[in-house]
Amino acid sequence: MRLCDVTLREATQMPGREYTVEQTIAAGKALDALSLSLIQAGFPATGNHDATVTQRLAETLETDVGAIARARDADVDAALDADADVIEVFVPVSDRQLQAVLGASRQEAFESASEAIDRVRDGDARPHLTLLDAFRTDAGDIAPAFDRFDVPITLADTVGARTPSFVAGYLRSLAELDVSLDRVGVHFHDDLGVATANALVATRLGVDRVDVSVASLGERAGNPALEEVAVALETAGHETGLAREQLIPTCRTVLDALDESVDPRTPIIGEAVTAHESGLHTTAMLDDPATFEPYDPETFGGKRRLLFGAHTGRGGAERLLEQADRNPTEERTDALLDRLTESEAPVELDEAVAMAEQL
Ligand SMILES: CC(=O)SCCNC(=O)CCNC(=O)[C@H](O)C(C)(C)COP(=O)(O)OP(=O)(O)OC[C@H]1O[C@@H](n2cnc3c(N)ncnc32)[C@H](O)[C@@H]1OP(=O)(O)O
Ligand SMILES: O=C(O)CCC(=O)C(=O)O
Repeated sequence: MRLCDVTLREATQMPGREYTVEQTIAAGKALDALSLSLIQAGFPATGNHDATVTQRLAETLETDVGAIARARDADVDAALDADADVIEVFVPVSDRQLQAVLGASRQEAFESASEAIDRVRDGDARPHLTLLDAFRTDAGDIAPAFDRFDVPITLADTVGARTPSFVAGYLRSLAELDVSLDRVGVHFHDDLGVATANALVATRLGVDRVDVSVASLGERAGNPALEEVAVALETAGHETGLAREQLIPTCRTVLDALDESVDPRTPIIGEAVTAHESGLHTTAMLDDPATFEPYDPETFGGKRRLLFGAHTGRGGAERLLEQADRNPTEERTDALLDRLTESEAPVELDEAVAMAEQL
């Protein structure tokens, strides 16, 4: 299973974003530390920003760099000029998008895609094909693309309309039509808040590639969060090939580079999500952190924070005294609890042990 990052291109599409070339390149360089399968750098036909970013990242990064292109000569040429390793040609396939976006039939869209793919090959780049709005298109109309095109094909839920049960049923229908799911990539959007769940269900059914984005940065509600998909897969025992211990620091570096921020309670990368203060939890976690956490944050480059204050219980105070080599008598335990309650804000483990040492 391969993770393909779409942060740079998707984030650039968010309303009002005008990242500088240097900002986007800094984010791309940070992503290189993760050993992803592909970093989609941009859409070079849109102009100087994406063309320059793609070119500079393609010449610098270890990871393969991708660029997207409409099924048009000029778009493919812009991506070739930017030296992208992989060019992802995209065409709409749903009846609605064929009519409103392309004004063409599905057959005509596939003809254009075929010509664009040949042009990519002639230009010595590797072609991929993305079928826009595929999940709102009958599986029977999608399956023939897998016979026709000998390239990796990504199916997009472009408007984020689908939920996990639908995605599972859809992929099973394709498999029944003899599509080998190990050729399929998936691209979801989070409009219904289930993009990560959709990505996970697709991996369970055996797809080859999942598009992900740091902190879900992307069009509208964004894409499956890189960090959520990666941690969910890795903790379930799936190999993603990712440099796991780089995950959280890299996501934060990318956000800093793009001057983006996330709520502290954002899963995996939010500052608050690995902090614990509840007395019942911290007492048990002093013995076994896994009692109240789903994964060890350090595995992914994060840090667990046990905090002590007004919510600390007797058991926690006793353990702190033991860690401070103090006999946890009732009197000492009461005294430590008083001090913790009086402190202005919850204190870190080191500080709580230091308090216990003074008793
Ligand atoms: C689903 C996705 O997220 S795809 C990525 C979306 N990203 C963006 O739109 C990036 C920002 N966009 C832009 O800068 C501009 O819209 C551009 C440069 C991409 C295109 O600009 P323009 O060509 O001037 O106009 P516009 O945006 O209206 O594009 C419509 C044209 O694209 C064509 N088109 C749209 N999709 C495709 C496609 N997949 N393959 C071939 N042609 C396509 C339409 O048929 C239409 O052609 P026409 O002008 O000959 O009628
Ligand atoms: O990755 C691509 O080629 C574009 C697909 C996309 O962004 C979408 O369909 O939402």
